[in-house]
Amino acid sequence: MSSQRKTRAFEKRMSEVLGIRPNQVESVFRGARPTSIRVNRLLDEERYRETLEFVRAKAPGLIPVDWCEHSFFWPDNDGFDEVLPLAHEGRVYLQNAASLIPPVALDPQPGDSVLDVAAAPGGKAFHIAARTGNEGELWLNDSAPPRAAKLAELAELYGVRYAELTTHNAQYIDKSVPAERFDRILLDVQCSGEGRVNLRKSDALRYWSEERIEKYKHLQTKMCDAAYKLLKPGGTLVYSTCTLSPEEDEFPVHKVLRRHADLSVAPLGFSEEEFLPGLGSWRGEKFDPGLRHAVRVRPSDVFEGFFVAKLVKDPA
Ligand SMILES: C[S@@+](CC[C@H](N)C(=O)[O-])C[C@H]1O[C@@H](n2cnc3c(N)ncnc32)[C@H](O)[C@@H]1O
Repeated sequence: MSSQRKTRAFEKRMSEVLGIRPNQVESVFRGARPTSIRVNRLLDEERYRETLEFVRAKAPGLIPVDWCEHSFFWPDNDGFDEVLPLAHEGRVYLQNAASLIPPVALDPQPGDSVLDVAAAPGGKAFHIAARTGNEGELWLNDSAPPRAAKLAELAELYGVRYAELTTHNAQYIDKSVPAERFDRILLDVQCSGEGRVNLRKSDALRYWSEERIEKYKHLQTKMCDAAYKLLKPGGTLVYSTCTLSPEEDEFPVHKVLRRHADLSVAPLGFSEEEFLPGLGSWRGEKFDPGLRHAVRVRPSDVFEGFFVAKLVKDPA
């Protein structure tokens, strides 16, 4: 497909998904979203305080994220060069604010057994560890061995304790890990990455295609099913992507809800003006009504595009 036709197909799709006109799509996908800062709560008290004071002094534009402790929106990334070295020391984690949502939605508690199915490079797993103060059983998995090795290195840097680090394929993980093993599972899957597209770049859609979306859709559906099996009754499963196509977002969740009557979608319990409800249908396919509680994050000056669904399994 020529690059012009591809751009038109992307604009048409995104205008339908986000409910905007095709000629508005370019201004939404103009890229260069700022990073946010999460100060690492696994540091000892003194180092935590020092780090907090340092970032507040160097980056006066910080705005606390009211639904995520120890974290700040950083609209202009002022003082970035001075704060960056702290990331290399494991004192702060820098990522787009959308990535803060899944660990907060998962709400891990001290003592929980938690599985992060696609964990590398580790931003969300380290956030989970910080939220429990390392007082849980954290199992990390990522099917790419070099990425898993990097994850182990970064876990050490950020002071994260984990029980296991495995490289299972998420779609078959239920064949290797016991059923109903975890209180909480994060499934932050590989996806087509539409939420990060920057249409100002000439090659922005080089890897994007409707065929690719279709391929991911089937893989992600299998992953959801496998993760469901590992979840204890009463447990929580958070499914997230950094993409916006309903095939990769609502569809896998809809399928797993259809197959398992003891699973439902719970509201996140926090919101921002960019958070849109999950779609009720897409191109002729009707979705489970519970998907209105899922959240699609509209790309903005603060957030990259993202999708999160919080699923809870009925108690036994
Ligand atoms: C979106 S990234 C995860 C980001 C990570 N959760 C974080 O916050 O840093 C997706 C990850 O899935 C891994 N992956 C890809 N296919 C997989 C599969 N079939 N099973 C398990 N992991 C997979 C990739 O290696 C990649 O690290």
